[in-house]
Amino acid sequence: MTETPRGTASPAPQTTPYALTIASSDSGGGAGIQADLKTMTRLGVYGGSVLVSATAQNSQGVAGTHVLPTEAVRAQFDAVHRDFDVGAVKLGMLATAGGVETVADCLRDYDGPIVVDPVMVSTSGDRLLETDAIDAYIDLFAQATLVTPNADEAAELTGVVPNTPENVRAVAERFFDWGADAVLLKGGHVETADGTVVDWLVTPDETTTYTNPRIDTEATHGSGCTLSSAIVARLAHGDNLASAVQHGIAFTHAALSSPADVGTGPGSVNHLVDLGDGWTPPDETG
Ligand SMILES: Nc1ncnc2c1ncn2[C@@H]1O[C@H](COP(=O)(O)OP(=O)(O)O)[C@@H](O)[C@H]1O
Ligand SMILES: Cc1ncc(COP(=O)(O)O)c(N)n1
Repeated sequence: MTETPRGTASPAPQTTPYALTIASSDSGGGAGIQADLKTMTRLGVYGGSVLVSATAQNSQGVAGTHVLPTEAVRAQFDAVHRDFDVGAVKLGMLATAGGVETVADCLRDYDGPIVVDPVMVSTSGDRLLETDAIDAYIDLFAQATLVTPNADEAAELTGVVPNTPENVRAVAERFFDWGADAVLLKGGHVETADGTVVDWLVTPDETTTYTNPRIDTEATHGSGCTLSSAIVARLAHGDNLASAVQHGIAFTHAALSSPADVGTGPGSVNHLVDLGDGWTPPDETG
């Protein structure tokens, strides 16, 4: 069924910040579009979504992935783009080369910030991006304001595990060569001698290090989705990139510190975490 949704130019400028996630559904609710929308809501942003695929997933793993036709992805994007003033876009699990190429094409004329979370493998070890989609993904980085790989994704893309100041910049340079404006190399999977977890925001001009105590938890499902959508929420509020990343890490850290008690598997970050009155994120430490 094809439909043309109604939607004309707004009579007045939109005042509620609006962000869009283009990603896949995690039926269990810990990661994917569900984590993105919960995070955006929690951070005071009206979130829209373009669904690329639906995973049958719970706290123990991914049982299957059902990919939407590319026309369905394009129709969702067109419906949103025609009507809403989209302040920032997050890309999550795009599943296939066709999904990546369609999304890249949809965003060709979008001139707001685009944060790409290059989701490839779930915390549970299940493949979320077909291996023949890597080249299309690398082409997509040319449209990215920020790419947020974890250490495994960075290693799969560049052949190097980013874990020292020197190799972090070398890995980031590969992303700059591919056309990305900035890279956030996430350190959740990297052991450190002092028990901290370190994320690195690298731009062509500078490297900012964010160091936090490592939380002793297995319930990390959804942490990467939460971080990238929190960054996008803050960008939709008008933050600059460094401020958005600082807020995003602080919210993710809070959500990790009090995991959701749901499901029979290792568990997920908790988007319902009590942030306390007047919550403000801690200062960056690096
Ligand atoms: N055990 C932990 N303690 C504190 N922060 C963590 C922990 N695990 C992950 N993080 C944070 O969660 C975010 C996502 O990191 P990571 O787990 O590397 O990505 P992904 O979820 O994509 O695999 C980062 O900000 C990272 O520092
Ligand atoms: C639909 C979807 N998107 C993203 C992830 C990655 O999240 P995680 O690495 O925490 O499993 C996931 N498991 N499912």
